[in-house]
Amino acid sequence: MVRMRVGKFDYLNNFLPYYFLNEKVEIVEANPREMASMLLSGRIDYAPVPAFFYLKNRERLRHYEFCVASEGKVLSVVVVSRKKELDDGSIAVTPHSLTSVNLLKILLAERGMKNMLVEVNTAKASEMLELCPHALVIGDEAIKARMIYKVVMDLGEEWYELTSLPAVFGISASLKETNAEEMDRKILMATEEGYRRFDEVVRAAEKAFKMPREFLEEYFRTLKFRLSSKERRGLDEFEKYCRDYGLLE
Ligand SMILES: C=C(O[C@@H]1C=C(C(=O)O)C=C[C@H]1O)C(=O)O
Repeated sequence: MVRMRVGKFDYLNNFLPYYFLNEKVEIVEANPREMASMLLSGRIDYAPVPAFFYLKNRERLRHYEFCVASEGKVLSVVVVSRKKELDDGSIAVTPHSLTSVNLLKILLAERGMKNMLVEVNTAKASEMLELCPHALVIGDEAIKARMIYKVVMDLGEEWYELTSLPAVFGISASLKETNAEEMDRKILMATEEGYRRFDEVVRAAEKAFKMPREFLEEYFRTLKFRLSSKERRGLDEFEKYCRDYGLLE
């Protein structure tokens, strides 16, 4: 049988769900934006991809239940700053993301803010903050940056304040013609195993990522990996806002 090619974000946020996945599959690591193009080109069969990318390419894709979401603060999708708060200065945006950039546009507009978003070709907070006073960062870079710079916006938290719903940043998907239900079920089962054997996973993550234990525990408890009815409503609401702001055209 041909082995399935499964994408995995090269971030801490995918560590727990894949830790106990002992399937014979080919794992391909990438950042969310790269993952999106690899899924469309057929380089991989199933992967978490940016929720915005799924919404934009709905007619070609099929989504599953494994996701990366948060209800309130997410900790790893943040605007960091050289300043004390988010003023009207420009915001450098990470090239690795599709969801958070569009979510940021919505959140700023809802606050009545008109900051210029600057697409830069580095995802490193220190370099981004040389170009603009504020920077939108995601994933492990965001986790590192939040320990050095001031966090002036957590996008999960801000979205929750606006809608009282979870923010879905990533969602698993395949091309329409592929059925990856079995794979999705296995990842969700591995995720459950990860929460049952939580200490083991945290200890392994401590070694692999050299991050403080307390943070790892908090982070893994913060993320939601299953698209339950609340997350579905969060995703639908995000789609509505994207349409209202003309982001999906
Ligand atoms: C929670 C995160 O969200 C990620 C952010 C994404 C985006 O902005 O496009 C896509 C997938 C998510 O896994 C993270 O970066 O840590």
